[in-house]
Amino acid sequence: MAAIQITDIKKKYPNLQALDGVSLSIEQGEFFGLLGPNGAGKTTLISIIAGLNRADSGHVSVMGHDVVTDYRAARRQLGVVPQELVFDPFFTVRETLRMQLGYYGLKKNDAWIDEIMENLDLTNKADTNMRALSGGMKRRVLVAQALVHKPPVIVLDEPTAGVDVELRQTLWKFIGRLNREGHTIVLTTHYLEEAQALCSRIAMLKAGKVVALDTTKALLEQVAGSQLKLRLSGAPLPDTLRPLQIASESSYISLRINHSNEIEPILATLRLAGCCIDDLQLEQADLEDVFLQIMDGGHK
Ligand SMILES: Nc1ncnc2c1ncn2[C@@H]1O[C@H](COP(=O)(O)OP(=O)(O)OP(=O)(O)O)[C@@H](O)[C@H]1O
Repeated sequence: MAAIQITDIKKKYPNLQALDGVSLSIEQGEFFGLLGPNGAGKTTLISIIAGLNRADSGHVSVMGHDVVTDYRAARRQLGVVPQELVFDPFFTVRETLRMQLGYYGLKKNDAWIDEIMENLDLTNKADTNMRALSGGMKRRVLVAQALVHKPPVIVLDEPTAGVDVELRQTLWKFIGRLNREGHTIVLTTHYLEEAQALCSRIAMLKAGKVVALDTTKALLEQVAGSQLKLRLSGAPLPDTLRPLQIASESSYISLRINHSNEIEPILATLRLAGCCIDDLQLEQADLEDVFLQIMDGGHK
């Protein structure tokens, strides 16, 4: 059974086809990335998964429960950290978390609430009113709220947008632990470095369609090679190497290489031409290169 099964979802807003036939199967225990530019449809898809928005057609199930016909059971399996900071300002952090448990009809579990607060560095804010928290602290509470009923599937919609380095690290450490313990994690983020480091598999959405779906490793392999950046003196870049040149920025020349065994012949050619290498850097292609290639590509 998939953690989240999405089958041919379509959603149209008055003037826009926000989702245009999205199908995805997210397996249990995966750390899955849902990426795409602004307006690609990520939040719309998440709100359909969470039962907050209705698709025009298609089906979504969470741990085997249809999000429409079996809404309550599906919702119990899911913890969603929304993008927007929405709270009741009159409750403290602890009260907010206790109420969330009540919402799922679950008994008070202060030990688990304490553990979540501890892991998100919220312990000393437990009795502070929500309205008195900073934006970053409110975001921690949103994460805590999503976890309070111990859902097997956790969906985070841009959880690190505008938060400081410390919270990112705290958050990823905790989410990483939950993933190792078997929770399925689905993440949307515009920080591609984060997605590359954390996600084992990635789907890219563009204009409501899935335009890439593969393991992070396979996506990285599909982008052509790496860049060899050189700062030269003594002689200009020999003509035979010019076809490899992709850019020069200030004093550096960048050459595209597909395999590390191409480096030595390049260095030999430079030596023969009388070039001195003042500096040399090798930059691996990263998820940002893949993302830009796919988004600029012929997908409509
Ligand atoms: N309630 C709505 N009514 C009309 N259009 C909407 C509504 N909600 C979203 N849209 C539009 O649907 C498209 C998809 O929006 P969505 O928020 O799902 O994208 P996203 O991929 O999450 O973007 P971002 O990265 O900016 O959060 C956008 O063009 C958005 O303007």
